Amino acid sequence: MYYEEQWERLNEYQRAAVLDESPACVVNANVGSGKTTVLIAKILYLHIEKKVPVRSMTVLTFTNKAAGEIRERLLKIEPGLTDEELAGFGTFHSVAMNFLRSSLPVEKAGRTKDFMIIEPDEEAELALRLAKERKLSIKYKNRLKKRMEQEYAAFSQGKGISRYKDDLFLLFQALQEEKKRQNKMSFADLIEISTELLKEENEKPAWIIIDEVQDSDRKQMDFITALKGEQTRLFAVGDPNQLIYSWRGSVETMFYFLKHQFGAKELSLPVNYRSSGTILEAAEKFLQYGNTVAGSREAGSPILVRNHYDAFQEAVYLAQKIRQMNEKGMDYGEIAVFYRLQSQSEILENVFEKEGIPFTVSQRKTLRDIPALEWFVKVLAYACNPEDIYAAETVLSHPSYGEWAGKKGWKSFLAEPEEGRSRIFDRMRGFMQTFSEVQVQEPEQIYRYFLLDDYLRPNAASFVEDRDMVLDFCKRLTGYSSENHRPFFEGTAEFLRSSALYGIQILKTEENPGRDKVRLMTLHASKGLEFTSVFIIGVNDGLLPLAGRGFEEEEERRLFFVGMTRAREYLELSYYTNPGQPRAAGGPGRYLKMLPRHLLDWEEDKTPEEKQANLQQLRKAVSKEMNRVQVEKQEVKKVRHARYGTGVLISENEMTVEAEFEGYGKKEFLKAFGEVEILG
Ligand SMILES: Nc1ncnc2c1ncn2[C@@H]1O[C@H](COP(=O)(O)OP(=O)(O)OP(=O)(O)O)[C@@H](O)[C@H]1O
Repeated sequence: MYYEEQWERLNEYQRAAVLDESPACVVNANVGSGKTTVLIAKILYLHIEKKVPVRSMTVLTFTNKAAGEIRERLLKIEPGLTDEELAGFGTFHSVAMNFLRSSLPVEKAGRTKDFMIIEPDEEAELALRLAKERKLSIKYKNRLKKRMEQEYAAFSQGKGISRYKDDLFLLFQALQEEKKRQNKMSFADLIEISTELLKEENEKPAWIIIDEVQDSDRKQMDFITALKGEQTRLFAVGDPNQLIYSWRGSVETMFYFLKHQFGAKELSLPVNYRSSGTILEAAEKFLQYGNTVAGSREAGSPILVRNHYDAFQEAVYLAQKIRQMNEKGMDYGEIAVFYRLQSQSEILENVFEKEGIPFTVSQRKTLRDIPALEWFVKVLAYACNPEDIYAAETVLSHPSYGEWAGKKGWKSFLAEPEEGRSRIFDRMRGFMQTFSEVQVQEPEQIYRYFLLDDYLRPNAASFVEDRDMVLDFCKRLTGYSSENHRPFFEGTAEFLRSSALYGIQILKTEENPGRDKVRLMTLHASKGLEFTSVFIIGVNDGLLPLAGRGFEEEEERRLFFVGMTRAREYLELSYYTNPGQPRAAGGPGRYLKMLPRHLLDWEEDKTPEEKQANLQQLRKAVSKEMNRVQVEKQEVKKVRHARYGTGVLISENEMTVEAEFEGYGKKEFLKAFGEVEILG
């Protein structure tokens, strides 16, 4: 048994946490001290030893991946466990959704059990349409999504008027009615509605177990409060030093809250088992709670700090170095490169590909990045839910794929649809009847059913790519339905619901991560992982830590801490002379200067002449490469802004978009405000 095998290995603190049965307990754990190890051992201990049924445990994790791992371990021991028994295992959102779909009386919230999820962008779009239709006066429409996020709390607490004294609160009301009418819930609704309904529920779980509790927010704590019965035991683990999502609204005082609200006992996991003594000693400089992390390992090798002229030179160096490491016996999968911004991966990808270094990029591409797929998902959304009239509008009026693109008439058509006027509309209408009883084996059947060869612009240059994307998506749908033994109609509706929640992983590289491939990822994505060797690149002021509106120094430091502590044996940090990023300064960043010198092997420019000679050649290669990338970018990407009109995308990263508009010049926008739309 897993926990029995592990038991011998656990230290006294870990054992105490596994065995603890106090009504509420919060484990304040150091990085790499075995949180995941303890959590899994505890769940198995409770189930096997204490005979706690799986269905009466609610296990809340921060990512679906973590929940997946726990489920997998349980299924190994008990392959017969059903999805229903495991409904309480997952992220807050997915568990709330499972409860709403299975046991909670959603009718009280004006929905039926087969409600759909509305994503934040889609919700903001719907709000804009409603504001227009109902002639509501809304200020700062171009950042409506942000305003809705900021002011919703005041509205739901019953405040009378919005911050800018406009009709925003009327819009909230209209939006709620419309979501009810369309049988949809937003992510926030999932938590809020289930919290309300859980208060009335008599059946309470025996245990609530929460992972990464430092990243939970207040609403999630309300959910826990509603879920917990008098007899329910609560067990939470977290590390305040790894709080990296406070911009999503995590409350720094989560530990205090748990102790105060539930009288939680506090335990600790002090010993780090992951990293070498040197890495831990360096990481300690970035601790914000406590002063030290006790280690269990030897000092190991020093941390290498390396200067590179720029990102291109570094990519060439990394390809060579990583190849050498591999030749000496290290699997590529044991090596990771972390960066602050997604855009930094591009040059690495280019060079690694040329140099034949196998790699995988952890990147979330959303449907919005692939217009053909985004449109097709709307086709399916309306086919599965005829109340979703806005999906039908998009299908018909989409500028690239809609048969009414740029023409009038679709509104009156939708008000009184006539059969025979729109072939795709008829197919969407007939979808339920055609597929409600049958399973579909061939993805092409779905492709043909919706006549997609006609609709995906067969003469466009992107046709083959669009067709392959859509066919691939159809394949996932047919696969999903048959794996879950559902008729195709039901399976598709369910797939759309869950993919709204989990995001559709579009990149094929995601399917097989890490199997002997170097992992390239942002520091945010590195959380919870560990590697033998880690490279953190671009430790330049302005890049790491990132400068700009909305970035908190403390959070940046915690992020750097998370990155460093992923490494077991080897850590290398780099900075650029020429970072080539807006607002980033050349030369070593202040985070490097905070590290104790005796732990570092600092490689300054030791061979200037030789380097200068190399640099000439490299310079040429760099500018050629950069120009190519720049040209490609400009060719493919345009942006739209409500005031400045259509412009050209100059650069884009996780947080900001820079674009140039005729007559207005260069402008920079924070993505969070949703002011600019990037067109395909
Ligand atoms: N008692 C132990 N003895 C030896 N190794 C251990 C022990 N407990 C945990 N480990 C190992 O230490 C590493 C870190 O453990 P784990 O991933 O569970 O930590 P964590 O606290 O979840 O990490 P993080 O803070 O990064 O999320 C893993 O490689 C794990 O196998």
